[in-house]
This record gives sequence, structure tokens and C-alpha cells, in this order.
Amino acid sequence: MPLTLYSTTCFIKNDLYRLHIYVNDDDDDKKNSTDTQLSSFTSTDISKESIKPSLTQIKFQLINEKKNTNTSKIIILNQLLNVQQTKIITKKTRRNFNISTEVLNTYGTITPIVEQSKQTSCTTLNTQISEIVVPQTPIISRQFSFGRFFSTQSNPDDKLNPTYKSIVKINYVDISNSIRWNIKRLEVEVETEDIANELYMNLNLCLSTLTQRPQNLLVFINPFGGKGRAPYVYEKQVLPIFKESNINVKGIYTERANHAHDYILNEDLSGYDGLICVGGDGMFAELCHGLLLRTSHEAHLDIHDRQVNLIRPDLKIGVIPAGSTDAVVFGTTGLNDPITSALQIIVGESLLIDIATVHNEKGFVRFMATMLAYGFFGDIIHQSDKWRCLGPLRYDLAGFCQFISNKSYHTELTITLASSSDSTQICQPGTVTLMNNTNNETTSSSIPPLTQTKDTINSTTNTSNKVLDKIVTPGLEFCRRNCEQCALVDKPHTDKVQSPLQIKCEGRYTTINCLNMPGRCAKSKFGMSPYVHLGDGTFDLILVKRSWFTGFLRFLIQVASDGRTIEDLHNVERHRVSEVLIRPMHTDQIRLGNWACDGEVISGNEIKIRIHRQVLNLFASGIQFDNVRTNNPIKEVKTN
Ligand SMILES: Nc1ncnc2c1ncn2[C@@H]1O[C@H](COP(=O)(O)OP(=O)(O)OP(=O)(O)O)[C@@H](O)[C@H]1O
Repeated sequence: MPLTLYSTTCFIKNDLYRLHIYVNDDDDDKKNSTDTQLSSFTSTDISKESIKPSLTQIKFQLINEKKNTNTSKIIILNQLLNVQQTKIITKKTRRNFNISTEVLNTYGTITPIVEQSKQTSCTTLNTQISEIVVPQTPIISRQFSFGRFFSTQSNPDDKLNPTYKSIVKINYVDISNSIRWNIKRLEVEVETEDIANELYMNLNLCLSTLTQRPQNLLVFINPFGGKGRAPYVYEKQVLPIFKESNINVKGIYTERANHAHDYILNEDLSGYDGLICVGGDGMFAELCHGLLLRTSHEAHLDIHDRQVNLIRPDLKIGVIPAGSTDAVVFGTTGLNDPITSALQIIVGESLLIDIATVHNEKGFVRFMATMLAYGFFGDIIHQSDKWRCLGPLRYDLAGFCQFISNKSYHTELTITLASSSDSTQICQPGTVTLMNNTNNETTSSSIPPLTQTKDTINSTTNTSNKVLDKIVTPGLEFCRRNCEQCALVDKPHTDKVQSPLQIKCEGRYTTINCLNMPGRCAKSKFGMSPYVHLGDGTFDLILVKRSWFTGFLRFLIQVASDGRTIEDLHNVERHRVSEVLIRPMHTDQIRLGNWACDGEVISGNEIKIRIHRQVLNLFASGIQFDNVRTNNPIKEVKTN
């Protein structure tokens, strides 16, 4: 039974409501139910102990005298941004708040409330609409009165005796459009200044229980991010919301590349709850490197050791998108909207993501947050770096040149497959050697493609069966908000511990890509690896084998239009892995490809990429799909 903490009557626009602050500890499915019956009796003050932050809600219940209806709108406490109290002089007479409790306790059909919004002119909120049996005909509480009508018309006495409206402004986060978050504003008029005080104090007391919200943030703004867009985004769109939400912000405009990185490594960060960057993926990489390296130094980790185990920093990172690609924000919130990202920071959303360490033969090179590429995409980054004077056009030009040259590179890969629950196919017959990691015994085997039937798979050897079971388990689920697959790996495994399984591949590849995030961006709706998970301790390895122009062109077109089906192409393999060693087979520099990690050129005769599960905590929600089914059609297995 919901426990009402506080209740009062109020007007929103010209409609009378009963406002309840209450704790709803009913079952999950009833948490947002608009028809929960609440008692209107409460004391004037709420005790802090009675507030359960995750279960506390604010409900506005309309008493509509004409339609015999009753509208409810619920704001969850964590959606509340701030509360303000004002007094407005009005010429109109005061509202008639004398409503009988009988009226206030009647229930009828639930319809939406109309609210004010600064973003759009007037918005109708989505509320659940349901039919409820009306216990009795409601008593009309505010009878139409000619006297009251005329008294609201202009009256010379108004100037001498102004009346006041006691207003409480409630600003909250609207998440009805699950991906794009917005701010909604409600003006609530109450009967007296005392009630306004009471409501203001009680709502602020509720707000003070939300301990996951950051109070002090350090923000780095790249003045050149997104072609100079970042300062505007920060000053005009984001800073006002931070201030409105009573967050203390220290802003630093970066003066050079690596300014943020060096600041995080060397300065005192003890007063902050989070680090924010306003810029693109390059700025995120600076914050990520600064924070992870600082934590590693503090813990005396040897970062050059390939087997190093990273430690998760205490501070969280937030990204306000203002870059040219914004792959990190696309991957973690679903869109690159600065307001959505700012609101997710304010309410203290949390998303634990995997980060990979990248080592070459000499030691630590970089952390990988989004993508590492060898071959085609590395060559583009390498080439475009030399053509900086051409601006963003350089990427298209470099891409075209690389495509025409159609280079491929002889490479050997040692791949450590992810555990059975999340491995995805795919190896082509004849290219793979299986290695048992525990005794270093190697077995040559042909691994059939995903399209092969289970019967065929069962006819292979015992060792191969274990491998194949791992490889053919499809992982075709999008990573989304409160992702079950990412949460699953947190639980201790009850079944027998399986040793990591390695395979070796060798061949000529046009491009080898490791993706830790899907790679969604304006040019690729689903990204190159739509089903990769952000926090399950794995990443996707995508191998594109040497082919004719048309074969590679088909791959590029598929990535741009719908990356979900790239492995249907004959020249593409996808593996879900936890570790990979990429070793180019040529010593001749001219016949070697280039490496790029998160958009930066790196070097090495061999590169080892190793994932570290959930080592970075972001202020982000993950992608909340409206309808997971429409976004995630079950892929039909083709038999050709
Ligand atoms: N004041 C500065 N002067 C020069 N370079 C800077 C400065 N501040 C940051 N940088 C560097 O600029 C690089 C690119 O910045 P950022 O990622 O913000 O924008 P972008 O390149 O437009 O976006 P994206 O990376 O999403 O394509 C970063 O790697 C960062 O190190």
C-alpha cells in the first residue's frame, strides 16, 4: 500500500489538482501506475527517514468537474530537477481552494495533463489512460459564478489592492521519448504562501536524498571540437541546466591537445564527483586515458605488462557531444544530443563500460574505447593526417584513394574467444587452427560457418564440438539500458570453469577491425558491429578478407546501410573475443598496413588488444529502445 508523505491541493493553469508526494513500494509493474489510490491526509512536514529515493513519486491528480474525469500524472523523484518558489502579483482574484475532500477522493477516467514546456510551446504528456469505475458522481467543486467571472475582469481597485499568487515551479526530466530526454516545467499555484513554503521545503528534502547525483563537476571544453561548436554547446545549452540543477561546475577551456589528459594526471581531483568533456571522441579519449592512467599509477600497476588488470576509477566520466563523429555518445545514449547527455549527468545515470588495453612489442600503447583498425581504416587515418589542410574532406579523399589501391595485408591472428554465452560465429573452413590454452596443444580443424546445420556440427570431433558450441551461439541482441547480458557476467559462474579458447587465423586481409562499441554515427545507422555489448567483457573482431573491389565495396555499403548482416558476405568474418594478437607477416615497411586506435595513428610490429570488463563508469543510460523487437529483428539464417 503506497504511503502518502504529503498532500495538498493546487492549481495548474486553471485546473484543480491534488498533489501527493508518496512512497510506492508496490510491485514493479505498479510503480508508475496512475490509478494508485492515495490518502490525502498527511502532516505538513516529511521526515527524511520516510523518503525512499527510488520509490518516491509525485502525483498530480486532476479533479475535473465537467467531464467526470480524473487525470493523473506521476513524476518519479529521480526525474525531478529542481523546485523554485515565487510570488506573482495578479489582478485576478484568488483561486477558490475550498474543495470538499469527498470530491478529491473520487476517481474517474484518467486523461493527460497539458503542461508548459520551454522546449516546445505546449505539450500533452503521455499518461496511461484507463477506465475506472466511478464510485459516485463527483460534486462540482467550482461552480460557475457570474460574480467571480466579473470580479476577474479589470477593476480599478486591483491597482490599489494587488493580490498574490503563491507559485511553486517544478522542473523535471521528461523521458517519455525514451531516447531523447527533455526538460518539462510545471507551475503549481497553491492557496497560501505557507503551503508554498511547505511544498517547496518538502520537495527539496526529497531531492536531498538523491545521493547518486553529482554536485561538483570538472568540465573540459575543447574550443575547436566539432568545428568550434563546443563552446556554444557548453555555454548556451548545458551550463544553464547544470546551474539550474544546483551543480557546481569548474570549466576549463583546453589550450592544446592533451591539456585535459595532463590536468587529470597531475592535479588534485578530490573535490569532484565527475569529469565531463564537451567535444568529440578525441576529448573522451583524453579523459579516459588521464583517469585510467592516474588510477593505475596510484595502484602501482605496471601498465606495460600485457597481463595487467586495470582498476576502475572512483570518478565517473560524462560526455557532452560536440564533436564531428561522437561515436562514444551514439553508442552509450543512442543519439548525440547535448541536452540528453547533460540530463543523464545531472540525474547521475550510470553505465559501466569495457575498455581494452593496446600493447605493442615494446609495451603499453593506448586504451581502446571504440575501435582499433589495421589496414584499410588505419591507412585512411594515416593518410588523412598528412592532408590536414584539406579539412574534413581529407577523410573522403583518403578513403577514395585507399579504396582504389585495394591493398591487403598478410597477417596472423591469435584470437581468444569469449565464453560460450556470448560468442558469435564465424570462421570459414580451412583458415583456422584451434588451440587449447591450458596445455598449448593445437588441433587443426575446419570450423563451419554459422549457416551450417546443427547435425553437421555434431558430427565433428569432441574437442571441436566444445569449440563449435561456443562459436555458433548467436549473440544477436542489442546492448541496451539495464542490459541483461552485461549484468549476467557479474554473477559468479556456477557451472564448471572453462579455460579460454584460442584460435589462430592467417591470411590476407583488407582490413582487421576490433570494435568495443557498435560504431553508430551519422554515416552508419547501426554501426559496423551493432550487437557488440558495452559491458560484457568482450569485443567484436571483424576480418575482411582480400577480395575484388566489388566484394569490399559491398562490405562498405553494408556497414553504412545495415551493419547487422555484414557476416552474410563471403569475405567477412566476425568473432566475439576477449583478446587478440595481430601480427603482420611482412617485415618490409612498404607492404605493412597502418594502425589506428580511436582515430589516432599508432605503431607496432604486433599489437595485442585485451579487454577489461566494466572498468570505466560513465554518466549515461545506455540505449533505451522503444521497441526492442523492431530494432532487433531475429536474423533469419540463410542456407545459401
Ligand atoms: N585547445 C586545443 N587545441 C588543439 N587541439 C585540441 C585542443 N583541445 C583538445 N584538442 C585535441 O583535439 C582533438 C579532437 O577533438 P574532439 O574530439 O573534441 O573533436 P572532433 O575531432 O571534432 O570530434 P570527433 O573526435 O568526434 O571526430 C582531441 O584529440 C584533443 O586532444
